[in-house]
Amino acid sequence: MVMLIAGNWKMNGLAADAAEQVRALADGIGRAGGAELLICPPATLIPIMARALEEAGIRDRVALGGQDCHIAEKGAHTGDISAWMLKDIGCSHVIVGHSERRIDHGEDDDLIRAKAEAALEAGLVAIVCIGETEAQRQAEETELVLSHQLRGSMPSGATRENAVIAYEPVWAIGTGHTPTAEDVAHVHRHIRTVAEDFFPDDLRILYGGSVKPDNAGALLAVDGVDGALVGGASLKAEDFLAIAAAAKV
Ligand SMILES: O=C[C@H](O)COP(=O)(O)O
Repeated sequence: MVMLIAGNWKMNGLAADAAEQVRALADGIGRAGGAELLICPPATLIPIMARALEEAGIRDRVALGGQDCHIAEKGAHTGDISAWMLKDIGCSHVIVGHSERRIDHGEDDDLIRAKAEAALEAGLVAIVCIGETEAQRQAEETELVLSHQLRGSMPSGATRENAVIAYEPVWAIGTGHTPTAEDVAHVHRHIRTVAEDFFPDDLRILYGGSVKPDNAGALLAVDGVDGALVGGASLKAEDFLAIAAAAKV
């Protein structure tokens, strides 16, 4: 199974940064091995990145994705972007339900599911994020929370081709803390068991939360981990490629 290494730039990057990162990606792309690469930059940079990747001759090597989408195709929704618009500018994927959206924008499972279903309808792969908070972990509610989020936010009709689950413990995001390999294996097994209950396909499950070049090998080697969703370390092409180099093939 080819691993997916996805970079989420979050609200970072100007046009000059995009150009610089694409140059660095093109220079080092050979180091990425066989991993499937995806970058989800801010929406403002997607067309710029698409053009730069094309010019650098690596557009077929690096897929582009959005970080969120609206549930509707179009309409009076100031400030929003639809899955169809992302598709139109060259995206193949979109992240939905990231904990920063759940927290900053009060997004709940129903809304995330609707967004994921809009993504599928538009022909995008939906990367659906789930993860427990520190308080939930301390209360030993991780499995319960993840089961609930999975059942509530996964799109109906999810298949291996159109949907990916990203497990991101909220307490591990941007903190430098990661779960142990044993914990990651345990949680991914739990997620897979729950997902198998309602989806016929064996869905890809990414791990996200403080993935860096120095821990990527250990995290990606964990049984049941099919790739990574990388935040901070994806902002530097060298680090992103080093993480991809650690992926199992
Ligand atoms: O979407 C990415 C995650 O939130 C992980 O972010 P991080 O790698 O900066 O911890």
